[in-house]
Amino acid sequence: MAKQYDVLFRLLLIGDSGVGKTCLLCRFTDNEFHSSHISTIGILSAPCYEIMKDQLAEGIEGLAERRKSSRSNGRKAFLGEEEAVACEFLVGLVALLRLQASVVSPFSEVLLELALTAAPQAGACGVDFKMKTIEVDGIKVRIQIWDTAGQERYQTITKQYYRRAQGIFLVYDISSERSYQHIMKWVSDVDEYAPEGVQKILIGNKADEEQKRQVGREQGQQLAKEYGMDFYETSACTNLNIKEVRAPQTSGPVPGADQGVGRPEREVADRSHDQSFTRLTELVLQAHRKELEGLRTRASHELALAELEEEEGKPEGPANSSKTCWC
Ligand SMILES: Nc1nc2c(ncn2[C@@H]2O[C@H](COP(=O)(O)OP(=O)(O)OP(=O)(O)O)[C@@H](O)[C@H]2O)c(=O)[nH]1
Repeated sequence: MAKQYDVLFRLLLIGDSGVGKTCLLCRFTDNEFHSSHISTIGILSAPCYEIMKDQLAEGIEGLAERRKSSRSNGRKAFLGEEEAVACEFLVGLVALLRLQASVVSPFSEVLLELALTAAPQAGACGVDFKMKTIEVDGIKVRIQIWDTAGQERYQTITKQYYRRAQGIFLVYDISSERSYQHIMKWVSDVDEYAPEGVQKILIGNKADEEQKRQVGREQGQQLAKEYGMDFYETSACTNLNIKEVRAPQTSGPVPGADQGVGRPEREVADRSHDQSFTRLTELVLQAHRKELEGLRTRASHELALAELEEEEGKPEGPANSSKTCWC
C-alpha cells in the first residue's frame, strides 16, 4: 500500500486575538472563510483522536514527573508549569471522553471542572489544530498546524506548544497597528520558548481591508527583514497567499504576492507562486535537510526490502513504518 506521507511536523500560528489565525488555517485546510470571530479555546473541537491519545499519554507522564520533582523540591504541586501540564492532561482527557462518547457525560463534566480548577488563569486549553498533507519537492509532508488562542489568559498553556514546533507563523492584522506592535513581544516569546533554529514567517493578514489599513506593506517587510524572516501579506477572506492555486504556465507572479523578503532574488523569481504555508513547509524541510537525506536513503532501502519480501512471500511490515516525525 502506498505510504500516506513521508514526514510529519508541527507548525504553529501565533499572534493577537482577532488577527485571523483560525481563518487562515480554515482557508488553508478546508478552503473556507468564516466572517464571525469565535475565539480559539480548543476544548471540544480537537478532531484527531489518535493525537489526543498521544497528548494524553504524554500529559500523564509529564504530570507524574513534574509532581515528583516539585515534591522533592519541597514546593507545592501544580505551580506554574506543573499547573499547565496538569491542565493540558485533564483537558485532553475531557476531549477524549467526549470524542469517544459523542455525548456530554456527567463524568467528563466533572473532569472539565477539575481542569478549570487546576489552571484557573488559563480557563481552557487554548489550542486547536488541523492536519494537512502537501507535497514539496516530491516529499509528502503531513503538517499538523496548531492554532493558538491570542488572548492573554491562555498564554501559559499556549507557550507549552512552542517547544515542539518546527515552524511558526507570527500573524498581525494590517488594519491593527497594535497587533503589529505586539509582534515584537511574540518574537521574544518564540526566542524564549521555541527550539533554537525554529523557522518563522511574518504574516500581515486581512490584506483585503485596504481602506482600513494601518500598517504599510513596507513596515511589514522592514520588520521581517530585521528578524530575518520571510514576509507575506495574506487574506483569509480572498485567499491571498494562502491556499496554493496553481498558476497557469504563461502567467507571471500572483498579483499582490509578497516575495519573501528573506530570499535571494533569483530564487524569488523562480518561486513566485509560493504561498505562505507552502513556504514555511519548505523552510522546515530545508532546515532538516540532513534528516531528510537519511529518510531518502532509508526509503529507497525499504523499497528494495519490500520488493524482496514480496518476492519471498513474506508478510508486510507495519504500515508507514518509515514515517519520520519531528514533532
Ligand atoms: N476582512 C477580513 N477579515 C478577516 C480575515 N481573516 C479573519 N478575518 C476576520 O477576523 C475575525 C477574527 O478572526 P479569527 O480567525 O477568529 O481570529 P483569531 O486570530 O483566530 O482569534 P483568537 O482565536 O481569539 O486568537 C473574524 O471576524 C474573521 O472573519 C481576512 O483576511 N480579511
